[in-house]
Amino acid sequence: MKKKRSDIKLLLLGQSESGKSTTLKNFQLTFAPKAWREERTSWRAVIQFNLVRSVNTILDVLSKEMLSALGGGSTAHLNIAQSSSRPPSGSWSMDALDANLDGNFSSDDEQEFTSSHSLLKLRLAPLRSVECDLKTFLGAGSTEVTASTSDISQMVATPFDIDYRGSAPPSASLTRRRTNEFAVRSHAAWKRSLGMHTGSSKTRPSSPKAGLDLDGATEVIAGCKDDIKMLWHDPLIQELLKRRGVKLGDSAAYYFHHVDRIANRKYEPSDDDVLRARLRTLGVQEHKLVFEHSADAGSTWCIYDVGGSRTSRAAWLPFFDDAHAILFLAPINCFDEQLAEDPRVNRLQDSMILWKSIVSSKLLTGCSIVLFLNKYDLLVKKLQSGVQARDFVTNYGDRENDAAVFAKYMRGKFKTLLKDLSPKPRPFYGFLTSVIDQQNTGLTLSYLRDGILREHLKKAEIV
Ligand SMILES: Nc1nc2c(ncn2[C@@H]2O[C@H](COP(=O)(O)OP(=O)(O)OP(=O)(O)O)[C@@H](O)[C@H]2O)c(=O)[nH]1
Ligand SMILES: [Mg+2]
Repeated sequence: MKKKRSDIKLLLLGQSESGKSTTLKNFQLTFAPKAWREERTSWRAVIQFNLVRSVNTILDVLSKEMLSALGGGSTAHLNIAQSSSRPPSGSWSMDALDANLDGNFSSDDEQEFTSSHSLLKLRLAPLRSVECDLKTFLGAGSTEVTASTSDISQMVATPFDIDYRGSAPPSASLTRRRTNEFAVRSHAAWKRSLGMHTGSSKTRPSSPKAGLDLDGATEVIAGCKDDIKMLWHDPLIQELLKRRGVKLGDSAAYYFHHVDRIANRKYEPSDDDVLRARLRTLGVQEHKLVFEHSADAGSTWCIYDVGGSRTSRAAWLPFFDDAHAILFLAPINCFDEQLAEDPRVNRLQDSMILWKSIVSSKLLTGCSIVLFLNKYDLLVKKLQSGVQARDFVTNYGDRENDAAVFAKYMRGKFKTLLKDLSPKPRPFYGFLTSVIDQQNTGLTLSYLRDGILREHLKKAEIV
């Protein structure tokens, strides 16, 4: 039994920003708290990067707005939409705004920005080079995928597709994807350069980035603390962000709220800070989770965390053969958003396409599948802000615009797909989650671990 318990292979699947890496962090926090504590400090640079990047995104929007108010911008520069509609997608809105929206400012859009805003911009200017330095330090995972940077020949809607709308030569693109994306760890390099262990058995040697002064970055950020607060709390700026439909990362508001603690020379990340940190996963990353609690002490699970964008999905396939369980994350709040890598595709619809392909796969017949309808906290906020689900989900009809009702409706949809499409009957395990909530997620994961173990032992005819 002990041997069987140590054999579990779990895949975390779902689109980009669905919360896979955050769920992995919860596994570590819940079952390997000692190792988690040892790693926590290494997330500081990521958190600082997330904060600084949000500040710079706001400064970009402000600059464009001020330039327009002066009448000094060309059409080419001022391609921000006039409407208050959301940008097509992606957490980092300037990319989306630049890439996807056009239109000029009208005089109605002009704001009463004053010299104090110009001064604020000047005082925060050093954060530009801090962002560049942190980006260099953290590597490619710090760059979000956008439609303009995505290579269409690498895109697939599901791991079983061989090309994207007929545009790629299948065999060549598949080979390339496998060689580029197989088991690469996005943050191994920066963790190692900070002397942290990575918990992975498939890391590549790499040299720490020379010449990067992380203490210098911390110093600059600490010096900008009051100005960051001023920027975030300025009502004109808040109104501008809303009017332009600027979407910062899911954790931006949280980090701004805690800026006194974060923009500090002695900053040490808390568990919640780390759960909120965003660093895109590249390829497929293998993590060995060694359980520390007495009942399971020493047993090991292999957890595979994958990059979720359509450019990464073909790399999942080689890991399906011997997987025991799949934890599929579908963010439930994104019914009105589009994929960053392909703004033609609705994010909720994309999750359903992926889900269908996973539950109907013959290759995965023997695999337990668990669904997390995630980001429930953000769904609550979105519906409370007045966004109408029925405007985006055509069959939602006259149901109440309420998070619990919407979640129940979506849960039913996913369940029906599993029941209808599974090659053999299999039970449906669906949970409503907000994986930034460590306490509740810990309870769910404990329940899940017991269930997966039981299924595994049953299949091995031990129970
Ligand atoms: N508020 C809230 N934020 C969440 C939740 N789940 C994840 N996030 C945040 O969403 C962001 C993206 O989460 P990740 O875990 O990096 O997403 P991922 O699925 O690993 O994305 P890729 O690596 O690009 O495939 C992070 O900043 C998380 O903190 C949630 O339930 N609620
Ligand atoms: Mg990830």
